[in-house]
Amino acid sequence: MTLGLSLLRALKSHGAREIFGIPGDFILPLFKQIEESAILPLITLSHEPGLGFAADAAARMHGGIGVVAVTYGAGALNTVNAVASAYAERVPLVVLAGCPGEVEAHSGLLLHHQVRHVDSQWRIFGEITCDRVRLSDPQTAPAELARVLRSCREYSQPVLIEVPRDMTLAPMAEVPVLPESAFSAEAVAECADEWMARIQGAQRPVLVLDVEIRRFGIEARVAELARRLQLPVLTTFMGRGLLTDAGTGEGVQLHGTYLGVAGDAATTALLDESDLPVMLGAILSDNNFGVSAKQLDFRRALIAAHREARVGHHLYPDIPLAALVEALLERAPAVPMRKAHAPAPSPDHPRGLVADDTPLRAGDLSRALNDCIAVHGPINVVSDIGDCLFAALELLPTPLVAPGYYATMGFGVPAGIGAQVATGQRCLILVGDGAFQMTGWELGNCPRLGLDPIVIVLNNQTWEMIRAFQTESRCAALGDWRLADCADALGGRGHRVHTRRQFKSALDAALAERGRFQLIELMVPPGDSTPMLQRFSEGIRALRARAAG
Ligand SMILES: Cc1ncc(Cc2csc(CCOP(=O)(O)OP(=O)(O)O)c2C)c(N)n1
Repeated sequence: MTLGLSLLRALKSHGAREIFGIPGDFILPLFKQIEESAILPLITLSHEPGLGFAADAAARMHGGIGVVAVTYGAGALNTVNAVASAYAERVPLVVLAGCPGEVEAHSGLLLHHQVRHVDSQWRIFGEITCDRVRLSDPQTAPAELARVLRSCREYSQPVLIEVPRDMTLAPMAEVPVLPESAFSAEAVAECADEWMARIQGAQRPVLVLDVEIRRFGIEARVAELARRLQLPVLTTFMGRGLLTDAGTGEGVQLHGTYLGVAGDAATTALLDESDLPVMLGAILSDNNFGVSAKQLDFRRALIAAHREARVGHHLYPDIPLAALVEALLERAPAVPMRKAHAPAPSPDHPRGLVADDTPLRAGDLSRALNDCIAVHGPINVVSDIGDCLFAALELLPTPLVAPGYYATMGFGVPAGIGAQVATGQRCLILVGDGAFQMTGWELGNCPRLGLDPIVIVLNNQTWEMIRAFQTESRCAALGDWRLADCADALGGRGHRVHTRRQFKSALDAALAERGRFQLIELMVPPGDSTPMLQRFSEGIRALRARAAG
């Protein structure tokens, strides 16, 4: 078997379902094997950042690993921001990057696409991957590949696989799937004993859930633990939508998303007033916890994430999250440990858009979509950064994919393409006009790929998030790009709407038509923003003013 075929078989056996790619001469031999073998479907897009976002969303949606295939230098370095986002947001992503062969790498010539050094690509990716390998020796490559692909799964973060173009056809053995990395069951047991003792002794414990419980496929087991411990449950900003898949959250005291000063007061108090936050899979980021009026003291919390667990100042290294959850379940009482907490308040999900001739406001977006979800049921939502993400936080329970922590623009449209490729289900993409200008043009690939997402562009003609935090900035003004007019040229259908009636009618028409993407351009006045963003920005400004004394 060739190295290329063995690599493709290994990707599939480790959970890859597809490859998003743009070729170049350094990786053309591998593209030939991808296309001829059909081991994994190849989806090409128009710009490498879009490949990364599409593969990221595909991994989040199907629970396997995402794969991008790009050429050396110009191609691979174009994915850096998307790979960094996947690293920060704990997404298992494989970057297959071409690189020079042995002879040309030592030719003494500066190679096209080369940067400072022929190894610059390798060095740059060292900062945004948890492991990497260059397949320059077919004898050692199978074991190295097995190690790197296991790292990708176990750390749920990106890895780099460099494929020298003179190696693709070299004979190479099959790549084994290694057993899970060894860890100390004794350390897990000791940690679980200490956690349970703290939980049983606490007055106001609260369970805080974040993305890693989805990345490691343990939402159902965590829900069981929440039921058995009868703890109130919060999700973080990034963890929005956890435990909302059908039936998972049954009997769980799910109190919504922690948004600090921008959130529901009772929900915020559950964490701010807790004497024991129990944080599973939590990324301690500012977006998740920076909006707290109380300086959260994480030393009084129990925190398990990124294969380690903390109890106060104790750190247990190499503790897989799934193993800790199982150990806690073994120690949790078979019946609920505590009396059921006060019923969860129904978090604020605005509904009941009156379809009249009132001019549209940003706050109408979540209202209209909740009316939709209430009638048609949950739909996969993919959101970009911007006010659209704050609208997404007000939606009724529905699957949501967004870069809530790394917070890069440009994610929405390509990620929505990746989500529909991964699931076969139409998705709803929420994006601002600024972020659409970056990667929205990937929609032009939808007719060729047979995809038909519904894209809602919140067109406030500004970088509103920038203006909300620095109102005097005039650079935030973008002008009106009339994006709906571009939709037809790209093979979709455009709707430019100014009133609630027009929005409702466009949404109904978009839902009714399959087979081509729909682009609904919501025209809202510059300076308008959702109530959630207003609360968030006011809260941040107040906290900064307080910190400045
Ligand atoms: C790749 C990248 N470059 C800049 C920025 C910084 C930023 C965060 S939010 C924002 C404005 C977004 O404008 P848009 O029109 O899309 O949405 P809205 O705010 O609702 O009007 C910027 C420039 C980020 N996060 N990522």
